[in-house]
Amino acid sequence: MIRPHIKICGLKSEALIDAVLARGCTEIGLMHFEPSPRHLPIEDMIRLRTHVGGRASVTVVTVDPSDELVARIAARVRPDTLQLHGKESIARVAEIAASSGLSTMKAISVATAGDLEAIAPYRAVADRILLDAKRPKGSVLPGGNGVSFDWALLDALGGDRDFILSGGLNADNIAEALRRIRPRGFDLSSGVETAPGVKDAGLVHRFFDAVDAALAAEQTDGGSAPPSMAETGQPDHLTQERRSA
Ligand SMILES: O=C(O)c1ccccc1N[C@@H]1O[C@H](COP(=O)(O)O)[C@@H](O)[C@H]1O
Repeated sequence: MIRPHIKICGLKSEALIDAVLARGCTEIGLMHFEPSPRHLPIEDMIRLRTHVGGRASVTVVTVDPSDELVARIAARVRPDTLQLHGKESIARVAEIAASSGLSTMKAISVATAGDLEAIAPYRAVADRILLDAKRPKGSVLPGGNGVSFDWALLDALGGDRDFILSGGLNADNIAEALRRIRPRGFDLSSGVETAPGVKDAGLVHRFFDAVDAALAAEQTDGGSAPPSMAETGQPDHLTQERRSA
């Protein structure tokens, strides 16, 4: 059975990286944004990126990064993807992609159907689109808040599922997300934490148990598994081509 593409974000230790990879995580997210409880300095990201090696793709999450930071991450951490989770304009995403030579994933905050109109123009410049909930009032973080947006809004996209779904995913709602949305991939952080920034192996197992159960139920029901990247014509996590600068 084909498993969905799953990115776990905000991992800070070798042990937890090994735990999520053993359960089928296909993309590791390392956070570089100082206000975040998941923030990692460059040296730590280099160590963890080396630890992952070729076992999964590695994404560094940034918020409105400077040219200097983009260059430092590209040269020293050498991730597969740079996630842009701030207010980066379309032109800025194009500039970062060209200067870094990295694949880019642009996060779009969703609260209304109108927010989805940003998908098309950003697709022209970013390799992947990630849909996340808008930050709750009072939060200093543009992501990683453990809140979902109303998935019914996605009906406006018709059959378009070429995005990474994120925002408040956890063991209790992943089955519904698999069944109802079936996107190109999933991304979660808070859903496998006991407190902001504190990942928990038990919650990781609970999450992947829920994924496994949902996939098994689909097979029993005669349904089909969520599409793989190969089926959707999108690059696989291990074969993503780097954009040439
Ligand atoms: O996780 C963070 O601290 C963070 C900070 C700033 C920007 C993005 C951040 N995380 C991203 O948020 C989403 C969803 O997280 P959650 O599952 O709702 O906690 C995910 O894409 C993370 O990469």
